Amino acid sequence: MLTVALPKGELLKNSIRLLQSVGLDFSAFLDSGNRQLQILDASGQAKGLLVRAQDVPVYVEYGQAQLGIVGYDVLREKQPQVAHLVDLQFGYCRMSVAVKAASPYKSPLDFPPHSRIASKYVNCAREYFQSLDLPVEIVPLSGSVELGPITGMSEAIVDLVSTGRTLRENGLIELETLYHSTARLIGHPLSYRINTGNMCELSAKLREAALVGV
Ligand SMILES: Nc1ncnc2c1ncn2[C@@H]1O[C@H](COP(=O)(O)OP(=O)(O)OP(=O)(O)O)[C@@H](O)[C@H]1O
Ligand SMILES: O=P(O)(O)OC[C@H]1O[C@H](OP(=O)(O)OP(=O)(O)O)[C@H](O)[C@@H]1O
Repeated sequence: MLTVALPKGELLKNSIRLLQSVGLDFSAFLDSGNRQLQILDASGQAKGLLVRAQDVPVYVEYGQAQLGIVGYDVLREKQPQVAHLVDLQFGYCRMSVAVKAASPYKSPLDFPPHSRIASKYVNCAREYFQSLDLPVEIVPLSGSVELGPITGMSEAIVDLVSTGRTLRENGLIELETLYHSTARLIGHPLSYRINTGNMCELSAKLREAALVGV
């Protein structure tokens, strides 16, 4: 049976809506009283796993799920060995460098060497500053990274921005965008080659549904 890893949080509703449009109903994951982490879809064709967004590629890489939905940002950060199948066209956000609005910096190139940069995305941050040939200290955090510059722990952050509200409400501004991100359908490469649970057809249907929009 086909297993799909679904991300808790920001991408869950649209992921469920998109899967529903191709006949897989995992809406029970949205029930407020639900604590089950593994369910069968309403038609009994497929199994859904409810996992943390960052863990979706882990289940797909190890083959416990043949398909998964995850942000491109997570794929950039973790570089898992999975097939990138479809850009699902939702979950738009961007990875940006931000500083306090009152800071003197107009560009990351203005940062003094060995500045501290707080981020949940340490690999993306490191790669970006290496591309500028600017030595910095990356400070790993797990969330609320905007507090880095506010408290004075770091000069800047590298973090996701969507509406920009979190930056605005914390007195920060974006200096530079590293890349844009959307939700992606990923697959276990070997399962895709042998078409486990008709995943190739499902992937094609999801590509069409994503173009129409959720
Ligand atoms: N504000 C946002 N607007 C739109 N998409 C977002 C936003 N924040 C994150 N995303 C996208 O949704 C994905 C999941 O984000 P979410 O905030 O639900 O989980 P997380 O913070 O990575 O995980 P966790 O809460 O388990 O640490 C991100 O990887 C990104 O692709
Ligand atoms: O531009 P906005 O629409 O305000 O969205 C951006 C915020 O959303 C994400 O945080 P999340 O809610 O995942 O919390 P976190 O700080 O725990 O990562 C991201 O890390 C920003 O803080």
